Amino acid sequence: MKTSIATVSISGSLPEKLEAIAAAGYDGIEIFEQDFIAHDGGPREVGQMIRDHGLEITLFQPFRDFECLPEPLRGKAFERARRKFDVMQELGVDRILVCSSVHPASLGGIDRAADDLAALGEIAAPMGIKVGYEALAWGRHVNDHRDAWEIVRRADHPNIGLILDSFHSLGRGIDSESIRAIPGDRIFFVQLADAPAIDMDLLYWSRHFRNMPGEGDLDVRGFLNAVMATGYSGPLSLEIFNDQFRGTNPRDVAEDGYRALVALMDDVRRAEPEVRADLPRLPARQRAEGVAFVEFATQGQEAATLTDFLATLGFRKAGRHRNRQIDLWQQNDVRIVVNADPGGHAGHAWNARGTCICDIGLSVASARDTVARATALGSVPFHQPVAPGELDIPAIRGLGGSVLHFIDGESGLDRVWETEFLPVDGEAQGGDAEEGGAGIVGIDHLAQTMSYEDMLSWTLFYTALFDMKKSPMVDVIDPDGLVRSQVVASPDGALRVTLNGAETHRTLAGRFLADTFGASVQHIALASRDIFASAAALDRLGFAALPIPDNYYDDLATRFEISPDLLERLRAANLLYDQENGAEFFQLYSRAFAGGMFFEIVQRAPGYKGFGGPNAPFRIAAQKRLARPKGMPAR
Ligand SMILES: O=C(O)c1ccc(O)c(O)c1
Ligand SMILES: [Mg+2]
Repeated sequence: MKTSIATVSISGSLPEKLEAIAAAGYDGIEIFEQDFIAHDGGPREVGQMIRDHGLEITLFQPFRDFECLPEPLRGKAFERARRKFDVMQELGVDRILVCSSVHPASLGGIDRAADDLAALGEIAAPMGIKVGYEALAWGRHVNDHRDAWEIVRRADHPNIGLILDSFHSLGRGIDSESIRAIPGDRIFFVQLADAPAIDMDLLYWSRHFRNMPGEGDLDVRGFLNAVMATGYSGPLSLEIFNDQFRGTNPRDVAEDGYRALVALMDDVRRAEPEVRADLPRLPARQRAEGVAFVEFATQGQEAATLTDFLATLGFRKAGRHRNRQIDLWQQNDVRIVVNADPGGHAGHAWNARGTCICDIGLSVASARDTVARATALGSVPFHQPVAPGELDIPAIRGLGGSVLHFIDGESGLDRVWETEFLPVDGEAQGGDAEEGGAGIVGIDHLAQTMSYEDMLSWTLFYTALFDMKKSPMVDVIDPDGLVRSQVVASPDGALRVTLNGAETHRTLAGRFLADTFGASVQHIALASRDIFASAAALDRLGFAALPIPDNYYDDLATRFEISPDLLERLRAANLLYDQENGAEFFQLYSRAFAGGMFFEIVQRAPGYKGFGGPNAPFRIAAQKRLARPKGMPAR
């Protein structure tokens, strides 16, 4: 099936839009009339420019306020249509969208609308033009695709068909199953859009808040399942009116849309295996099995300070890379790669941003399938030269210059540590508190910071590639502004990522973004099975916990049934505490290092699903009191 996007969905001049749409991989565009009118060049030239980008014009739109008008308005509407048809012929597009009328003079009446459309079909037919009728959710008389279909059915003209737009149907809560009764060849075009669940006026919601399928809360998948069941085989086109998208980089928005569209088509192929549609075949969403490693880019003195810091967390140097200046720091199965190699990706990352997390390794069932799916969704594979004896670990570029590597057991990639790293003599490798570690047994979650504008992109990135679900967005109160936070997690919790979107530079997250020049992991939450034992071990190791004020503990006693003994132990160790239905969660924070990164150590009871959100304002305030954005915490 052809992929398409309406020019209204992205920002820029028409040539900029075409460039971005073509680069993202779409087959065609819906040309929004305004984009054509605003361009300085005639219809023939515009048509040629579009085709020169390798794009087809799938639709010309919108044609408004056509049906059910009394004379003389009716005659004028037909005259307008004739002119548009002429323009369409010059552009080289054979399909036009007529949206249901909002004209105050519109008389309504299903048969009147059908007669008008049939008469329009007579004008369109000799020109080879097909007219599709769309019910706007706020149409004056027609605002439901079932009524639009009845009009098209009664018009009974081969050049008149139906246009479905997921926003108008789902936004009104119309059951998608009603689509299954419509003959596929009577559907002339299908537009797809999602939207966040916000209770507001339909027109305003549609014109400002639509987003890419999967980015919002509408059941676009259920809608498209029903469409595909009809036998429809025309283009699938994104029509996204969104204020934010109109103001950001057109390439990024076009790429997100392509990712969303391909993932959606894949979902439909899997959900409706009986439907023999021409849908792309790609490996299924991958099960993320956990974080295999986190890699820091660092150099010189910063590297030494970082590794000193890791030592206070109970990590030990466990290996040194055969060929490069890369060390492996380990505690039980938690691996932190400290990459001080001046060349390659890490070197570039360090040059651009200073000490930062430049790479994340994820454990997956099949690394090859993960890269194949990511590539089909528009991601770019990542390669670095591989020296003899090194493994070529499959990788992709994530968003914002990040890199993700994928490790699986299937192809022996999980042997990378023994293969590429030499053990470090004389260093203990134990991770238990008794053995000199701090009882860190895993990575509970990664917290990525980005600008608020990029949050939808990241959520989509994770949920389209992996079997991961997003949870509702929550507000985190920073003393100097708001940070929005959303979790994406695999169903079994093997991989959890919190995405924090900063709106100003004054928040802790915003300052990190500004200081490190872009989105990346700002903190790593390490898992302990016994946080009190870990806290004691960390203390012995010289770890400096983030001090939490007494007021916090006094308040805690009023919020939870908590024994005085436990309260005192929390206070003594600077632990934060939360509960969900009796399931407990403990948190211990490090101080910030290297431009605002930090570690968190948590103990999570199995029933606890959250991330200590209620504690975030106190943690942030404490961090800000100590803020030393450059350099390491005092020991
Ligand atoms: O908001 C509008 O006017 C509008 C126009 C054309 C469409 O296809 C649509 O879905 C909405
Ligand atoms: Mg539409």
